[in-house]
Amino acid sequence: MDLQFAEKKVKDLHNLLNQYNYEYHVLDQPSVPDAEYDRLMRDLIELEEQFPELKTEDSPTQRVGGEILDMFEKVEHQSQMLSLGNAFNEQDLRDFDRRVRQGAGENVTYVCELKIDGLAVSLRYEDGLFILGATRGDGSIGENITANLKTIRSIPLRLKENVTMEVRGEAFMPRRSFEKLNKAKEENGEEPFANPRNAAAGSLRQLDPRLAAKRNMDIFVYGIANVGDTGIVSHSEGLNYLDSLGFKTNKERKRCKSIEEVIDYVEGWTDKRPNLSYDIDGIVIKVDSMESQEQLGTTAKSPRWAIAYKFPAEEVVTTLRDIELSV
Ligand SMILES: CC(C)(C)c1nc(N2CCN(c3ncccn3)CC2)c2cc(C(N)=O)c(N)nc2n1
Repeated sequence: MDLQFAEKKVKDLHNLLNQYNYEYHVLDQPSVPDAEYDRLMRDLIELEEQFPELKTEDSPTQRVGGEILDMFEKVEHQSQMLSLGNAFNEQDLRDFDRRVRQGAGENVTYVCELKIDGLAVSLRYEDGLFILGATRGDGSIGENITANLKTIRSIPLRLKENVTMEVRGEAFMPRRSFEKLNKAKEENGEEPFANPRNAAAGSLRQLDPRLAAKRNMDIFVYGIANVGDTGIVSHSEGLNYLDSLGFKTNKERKRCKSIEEVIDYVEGWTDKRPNLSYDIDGIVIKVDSMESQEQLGTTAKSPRWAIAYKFPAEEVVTTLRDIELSV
């Protein structure tokens, strides 16, 4: 096979493997059996061995790669990753709504999102290529965990448009992966993780990407850091745009025309949490209009146009026996 034909074959395989990966891990609707995906991957690996000059950084074969690091480099976020103020009850939500309407006018629409209990990360893309992934850190400086984030199959290595942008999301470990991981740890006499959030944090901090790859993590992206450059006028439009680029966003989000609707949404999810395949620790409520967000602005730490409603911590029922064992 000559180089020119091989180049076309490699390009076709990239497109097919990216599409099948997207269908499986983002849409959860695979259109081909795993065996077909594996066969195409083997073809691409062979071609890259035969023609090393055709192996590119964004190749589907490069998800689990890179050397074992001895530490993580520090990364400065292009724009600060803000914190979120908390609401603990209905009155807190009504107070938030009153402040929003005082600052941005009566006619406000909110977007409610499940608050995924993982860890916040930042993903930087240049000309459509995933080039840098970092932990939130202290909001300004995080750690470069690009190699580990590349192992999360729902993170596109190349976007459907060649845009340059930074997106924010919550990386998490699905409950099933968490239970499987802890079972293996206990069988090896190792200390299990306390919860999926700690398991995700521990997995993303692996210095060997091959170990991170085995942890079956996932991500929901929830915002565009430099949204001002995109001409997008609302948060919900921004999330739909992220969907169109190939990102995985959480589909349970809902636009609410009043705080009453927000309260109904919050109450609805309080009981439905166990039905989810991942942990959530609350609901994030955001003003939808970007113009209103700008009018409201931010404090030094967090936006005035968003708040996190936190579910009451699960009361742990401690039996007498547990107390006896703990003394
Ligand atoms: C962009 C804003 C600030 C509005 C924002 N900030 C978030 N977070 C900030 C605080 N974060 C944080 N993390 C650690 C320590 C302090 N703050 C963790 C992310 C969001 C987290 C989620 C989620 N988890 O599902 C979400 N759907 N939307 C978010 N939106």
